[in-house]
Amino acid sequence: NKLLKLQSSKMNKVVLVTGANSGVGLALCERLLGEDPGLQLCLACRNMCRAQAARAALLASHPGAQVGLLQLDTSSVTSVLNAAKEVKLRYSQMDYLYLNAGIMPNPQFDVKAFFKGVFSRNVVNMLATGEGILKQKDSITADGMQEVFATNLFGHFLLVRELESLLCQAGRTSQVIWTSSINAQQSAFSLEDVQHRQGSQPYSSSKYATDLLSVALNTHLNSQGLYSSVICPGFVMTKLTYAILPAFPDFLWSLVMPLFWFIRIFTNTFTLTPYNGAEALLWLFHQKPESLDPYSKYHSLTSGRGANHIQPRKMDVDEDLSQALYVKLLELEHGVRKRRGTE
Ligand SMILES: NC(=O)C1=CN([C@@H]2O[C@H](COP(=O)(O)OP(=O)(O)OC[C@H]3O[C@@H](n4cnc5c(N)ncnc54)[C@H](OP(=O)(O)O)[C@@H]3O)[C@@H](O)[C@H]2O)C=CC1
Ligand SMILES: CC(C)CCC[C@@H](C)[C@H]1CC[C@H]2C3=C(CC[C@]12C)[C@@]1(C)CCC(=O)C[C@@H]1CC3
Repeated sequence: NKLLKLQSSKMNKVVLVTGANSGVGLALCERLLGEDPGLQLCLACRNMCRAQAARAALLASHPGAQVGLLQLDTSSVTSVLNAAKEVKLRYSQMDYLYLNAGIMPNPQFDVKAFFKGVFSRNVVNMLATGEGILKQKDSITADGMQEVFATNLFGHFLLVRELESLLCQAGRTSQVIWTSSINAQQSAFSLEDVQHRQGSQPYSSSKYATDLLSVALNTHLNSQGLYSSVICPGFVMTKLTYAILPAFPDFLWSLVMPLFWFIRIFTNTFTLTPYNGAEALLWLFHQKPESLDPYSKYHSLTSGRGANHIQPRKMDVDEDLSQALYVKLLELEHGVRKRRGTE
């Protein structure tokens, strides 16, 4: 292990990506290796078969690349703690931590609200954000948490806390990059119910909490070299979005695609492919973290002609609320550790 650590400290950047085996996460890995074949990439995935398949695909296009696998289920406290322990054994630094894993379970598409929206002035906003047309049915994890909150937010928060010693090192900077969403909604989030036990929009709530948490991490850890940013990949066709209309057979999706390309002329947020969706994640890889605005969300956008670009948009986030959420998450972490007898 000492030798491994010595090797990792000898420069090549260390990049860990959660949810790296499919969709936007996998596309990011492909693009990262395309730009810097020397980096040490760690695919953190819950399913090792899918992780191995992703690794094989990456190695097929980038033979000789250093691609490691890590078992990580962000919805499980035990899994996060074990994974963090393993990371600390393998690496002596962490340059980029991409917190990308996410779920939108049992999505319910409100067809009536959708058609009402289509014939209203709000049509472009509705298509860009999915606001008002989606609900989800959440469940409870083995740790007794709401699954969406645990997967999208808390597991990642715990990972950052566990990896602070690698992320915050004297004389270096590191970047924590969250895949948030344009679907993050303040109206879905409540400080009294951070896990969203009561409502029917756990996804929007978890993504809004992500935006808040990123701001708080900057407040607390910039002085130690850790910089946090959030991105939105746009509307991308992935496992997550195909599940919204599962009754749609494949051929129907192909018929709808020209409609989506048409809509893209009016809202550049229809990035549609994981490659396009990963644009903002890749752009952040090249930025000096000190130059980034902690209150901006970096959006991947694709023009009607198919050209990619990124756009920073100010987030609707209040510093006090972000601090209050941070305190709640620390309390929750404290409770979790106490129950496990590790504090
Ligand atoms: N697609 C879109 O339009 C948008 C997506 N996003 C966000 O982008 C991110 C990536 O999603 P996307 O690529 O679209 O969808 P995918 O379903 O293709 O990718 C999600 C990834 O997260 C992994 N994952 C899910 N649950 C867990 C868990 N408990 N532990 C570890 N990994 C887990 C999945 O693993 P597995 O294969 O095992 O399920 C998969 O690798 C998500 O955070 C999503 O919220 C944001 C805005 C729009
Ligand atoms: C003709 C119909 C088949 C068109 C249906 C379109 C909707 C399914 C989509 C329009 C905007 C999409 C969208 C998302 C999901 C799918 C849509 C509602 C997200 C909410 C997915 C997850 C995100 O994080 C943001 C996306 C915004 C846009």
